[in-house]
Amino acid sequence: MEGKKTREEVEKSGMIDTWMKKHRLIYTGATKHPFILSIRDGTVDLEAFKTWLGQDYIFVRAFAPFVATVLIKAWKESDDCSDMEVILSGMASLNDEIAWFKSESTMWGVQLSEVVPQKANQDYCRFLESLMSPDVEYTVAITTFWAIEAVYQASFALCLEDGSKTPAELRETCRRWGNDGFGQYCNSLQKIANRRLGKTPDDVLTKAEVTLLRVLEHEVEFWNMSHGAA
Ligand SMILES: Cc1ncc(CO)c(N)n1
Repeated sequence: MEGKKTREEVEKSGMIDTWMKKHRLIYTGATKHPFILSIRDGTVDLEAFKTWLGQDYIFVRAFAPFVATVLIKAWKESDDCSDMEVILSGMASLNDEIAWFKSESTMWGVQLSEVVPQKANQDYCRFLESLMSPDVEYTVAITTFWAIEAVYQASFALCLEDGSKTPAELRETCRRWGNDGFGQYCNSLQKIANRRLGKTPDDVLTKAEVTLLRVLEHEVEFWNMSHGAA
């Protein structure tokens, strides 16, 4: 029998869940990357962690303007005014995050002003920039935003699970994205994305799915900078 769900069936369960099942392998590749697993089992190379720290600071500086464009799209296009509040809370946590990167890097002896973005980071930032265009639909942008946050939430939450051997000096980093509050915030983003995807034309739906896959690929490449393929 045909295993494909009708559009109507998918809308009930939520498009994101459907896509997560369909793209399970690449999602797992992004959320259970060897770098994350090395944090979780305590074998992480601290030089690799410092590389990630410096590179992620550069990424977050590009991510904030992307989120600003999502906020603008929500203001213009959303059918629900609470969307804006969720996005704005995300921007506020990015503000904290940037301050955290600065103090954390001082602690680790990483000079942020001297960090040179690696190719995977440049590619990811360029991809984000392409999504800042007003031509990109709100539905595509909010789905992208959710995916970017959700990968970090799932990855770092894994390092906090019972039985994980995450080194003490990395637990705060893991809590930053792996804490329950951040999990709830990701759920709020997922709910918005599902609501929008449930009533979007097929061509936009396809664009959102393709963009989601690109995010997952970029996340894998991003982790690879610190661990694995050079
Ligand atoms: C590469 C990357 N993806 C996602 C997040 C989540 O904020 C981040 N800080 N960095």
